[in-house]
Amino acid sequence: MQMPARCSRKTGEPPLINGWIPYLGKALLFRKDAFKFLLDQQKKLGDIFTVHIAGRYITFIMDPFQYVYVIRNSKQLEFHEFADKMASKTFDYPALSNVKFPDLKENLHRIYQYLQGKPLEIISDHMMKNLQDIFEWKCSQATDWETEKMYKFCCSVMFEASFVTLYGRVPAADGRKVISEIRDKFIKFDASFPYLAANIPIELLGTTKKVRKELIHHFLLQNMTKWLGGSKVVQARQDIFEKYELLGDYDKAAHHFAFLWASVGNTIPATFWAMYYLLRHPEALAAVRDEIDHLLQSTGQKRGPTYNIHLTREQLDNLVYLESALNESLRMCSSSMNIRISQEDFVLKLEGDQEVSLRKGDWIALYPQILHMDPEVYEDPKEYKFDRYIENGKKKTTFYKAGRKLKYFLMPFGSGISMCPGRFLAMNEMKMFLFLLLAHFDVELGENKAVRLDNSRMGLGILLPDTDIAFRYKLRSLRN
Ligand code: HEM
Repeated sequence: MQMPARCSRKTGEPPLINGWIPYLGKALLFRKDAFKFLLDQQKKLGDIFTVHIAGRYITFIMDPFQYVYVIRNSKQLEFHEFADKMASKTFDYPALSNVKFPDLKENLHRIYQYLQGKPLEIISDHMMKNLQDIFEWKCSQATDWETEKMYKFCCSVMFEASFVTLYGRVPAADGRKVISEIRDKFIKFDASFPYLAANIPIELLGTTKKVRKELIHHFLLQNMTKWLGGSKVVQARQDIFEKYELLGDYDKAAHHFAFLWASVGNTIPATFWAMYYLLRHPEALAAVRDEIDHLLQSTGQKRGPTYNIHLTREQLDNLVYLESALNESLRMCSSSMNIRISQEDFVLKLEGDQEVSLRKGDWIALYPQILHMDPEVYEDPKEYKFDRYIENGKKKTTFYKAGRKLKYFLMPFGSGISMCPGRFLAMNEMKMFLFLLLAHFDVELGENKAVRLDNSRMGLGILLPDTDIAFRYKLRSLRN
């Protein structure tokens, strides 16, 4: 729903920033560098303001102490309607209308239980096994120094391992090739993702429409039934779709494709950044490798391509240096905007008797990247400090701003009702990837160039690197 232009403010409404171009408002400036744009507005107008962006009125809440009032108000501030609309258009399935598909949304949400608790342990074990298979193959190739591009490497390993874990192994003789073809199409589609999210018609995006159709076709039931050993979560989604007669075969396949995107679209770049920052910081690399070697030794496990490494949930959880290094890279590369939509005209009560008047259809946005880069919360926020999330050898979970303890200090996975259901699996997957990489290989950068964040998907999740970078790896001697 697009809002008519607003000529006047009502009492209690925050300051409004209107662009001089009708309809577009401040869209161009926001798209160019949302982070800088928001900081500039905050300096001028304070912690709450409304921006007219491409026909929408978005009220930004910049003060992290106010986040909780937005996050816990899931009754008047809705999320799913917006997300479903965007996802159905991007991934080409029919909107999740409750009239046409009663309870489909709720049913799909219920099965996120397969990404938590005991089922999480099972799926994480499968992921570890699949990662090891790929690393074993990499090991056989890397008896001497082997050079590869880092993003390409992370993408190929994480895509294949995630695909096999979630959807199963493609049993044909050329099974790996089939997965790498899907991956290559996925990369092409993903490059257009920010444009699709910005509502640019897919017809204007070159071959994207064709690539998306081909990708979706891979997930037709007749193909998926051939894949072996997939996950419970995907099987449960399949079972649910079968109950809806009005969902066509293509629609179901499109849903599976959307889930694939959710499961790797952020994980791949996040894995890249975690690896990149570790290799850029030898002291971080040494500390994390020490922790890994120590865990292997203390559990009597050998490293080397032919040994199976098993990590329990507790062991993964207790890798505090690895986790801190991972969190630190997530802090630096994540940029997801948390959006809610006002369901009615109402006054949102905030801390300290503050209130904001909102109109039905207004968007409310939290932009945690500002918090992640706030020098009052994180000293030298542009610097990578691998042990930022460690205190006295344990996980550090208390962060302060202006002397007050923050409830929210790291939000790469969103918040409240829109929080990522795959967050525990994602953390495990990235830890396991780094664990195996450092257990098996000596690794170093192969080029001396700075890789920066590509800002074109600001607000949409993990930012991609602006360029790829070479790195070298070689099988570690079993003695050191
Ligand atoms: C580093 C990795 C990941 C990051 C940073 C991430 C981040 C996010 C964020 C921020 C959202 C909310 C989007 C919004 O507010 O519009 C989200 C949603 C979602 N994520 Fe993740 N995610 C990651 C990995 C995963 C994995 C591994 C899975 C599944 C295996 C997954 C499944 C999903 C799904 C299904 C949703 C949509 C939830 C819904 O229906 O409301 N994610 N993710």
